[in-house]
Amino acid sequence: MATINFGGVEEHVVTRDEFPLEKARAILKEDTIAVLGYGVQGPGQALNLRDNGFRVIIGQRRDSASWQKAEADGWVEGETLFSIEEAAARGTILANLLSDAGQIAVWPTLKKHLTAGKTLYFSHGFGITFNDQTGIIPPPDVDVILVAPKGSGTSLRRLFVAGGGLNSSFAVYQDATGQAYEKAIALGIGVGSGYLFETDFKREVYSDLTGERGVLMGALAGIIEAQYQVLRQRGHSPSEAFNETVEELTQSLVPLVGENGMDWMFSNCSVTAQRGALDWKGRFRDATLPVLNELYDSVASGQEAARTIQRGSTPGYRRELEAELQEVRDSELWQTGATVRELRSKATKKVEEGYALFAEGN
Ligand SMILES: NC(=O)C1=CN([C@@H]2O[C@H](COP(=O)(O)OP(=O)(O)OC[C@H]3O[C@@H](n4cnc5c(N)ncnc54)[C@H](O)[C@@H]3O)[C@@H](O)[C@H]2O)C=CC1
Ligand SMILES: CC(=O)[C@](C)(O)C(=O)O
Ligand SMILES: [Mg+2]
Ligand SMILES: [Mg+2]
Repeated sequence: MATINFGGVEEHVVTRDEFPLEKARAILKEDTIAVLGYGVQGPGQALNLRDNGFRVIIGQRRDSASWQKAEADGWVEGETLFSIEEAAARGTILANLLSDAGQIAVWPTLKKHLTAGKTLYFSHGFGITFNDQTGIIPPPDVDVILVAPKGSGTSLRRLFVAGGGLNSSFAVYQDATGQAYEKAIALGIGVGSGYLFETDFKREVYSDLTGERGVLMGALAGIIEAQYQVLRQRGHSPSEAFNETVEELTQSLVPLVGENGMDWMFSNCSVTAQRGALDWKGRFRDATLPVLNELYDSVASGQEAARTIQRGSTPGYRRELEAELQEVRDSELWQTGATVRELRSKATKKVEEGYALFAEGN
């Protein structure tokens, strides 16, 4: 394992070079990986594992949209696609990729099939860290490990198909066989991770819940709404407010941050923009610090977990969630977004047509 210096702090990182796919396959050659749940992470991880040559089966509720999706992806009922219980019985590695609330309901069934020497795998520290609320307490004679891709299952699959990898964190909670560590890494490589960063279950779930509620999703959505509202109330048109809040962010500036850092994005903008952004960033940092600290406290106290479980276990919750998303989709802000995206794809087509004409020598 490589020790890499991150901004002055040393951390352990596993790379695909030092832990190649052949090694991962050799470690898991006797195993059947049962991917339980075929929502977002399930398909990404299961398809990558299958394409990487591992023995994979799916466990999913019948008569669900996810079951149909699994069939469409080439999993075959009775061969590689089973009920959750059947897959749990057949698998030696049980990859618990049900929703975090769903994991509670299914736990008694899973527990029955966690016989000595099997491996229980998660992609989130949630169930174990908050086990006072989830009741997920594994028997002592199984390995309990985690590989958490740091991004959507959709991106995990897309990057894999494109030949790349998404970074993941990994952790061992319980090592009953003495092989938990290398199994975790082998699975991390198998699901298509680029680099694997070592963590523990608690740090994974605390940082994950904070990140998604904060900058990655909650804060991003909130600050976008706020700026759009200000621009609209001050008389700007929807397209102008949207372009200056979202379109330029996603199409131009954030990709530059990803490529070479914040200072590089800044230095590719005007001096005027740089002056203003440097002057204002402290204000935004200070305004959001108390909210982010409140958020972290709410994660660490288990309050966020309680809400996730309480809402997630309510019958009809998916429909409520979809209604909330529909409200976002229907807002002027995101309706404007839909129109801007349509224009964008028309513009791309025009450019492509132009290239095609050019290539034909017309
Ligand atoms: N969505 C993502 O890309 C990421 C998810 N994770 C973690 O991976 C795990 C899986 O997350 P997602 O794929 O988003 O899950 P999801 O919310 O898409 O649900 C997965 C599956 O669980 C099944 N399910 C839910 N409740 C059930 C119940 N009571 N009985 C039987 N089946 C039930 C659903 O049919 C669905 O196929 C979670 O621990 C999540 O925190 C980690 C990284 C990213
Ligand atoms: C995609 C991801 O990593 C999240 C945002 O943490 C999640 O879906 O839970
Ligand atoms: Mg995450
Ligand atoms: Mg998450």
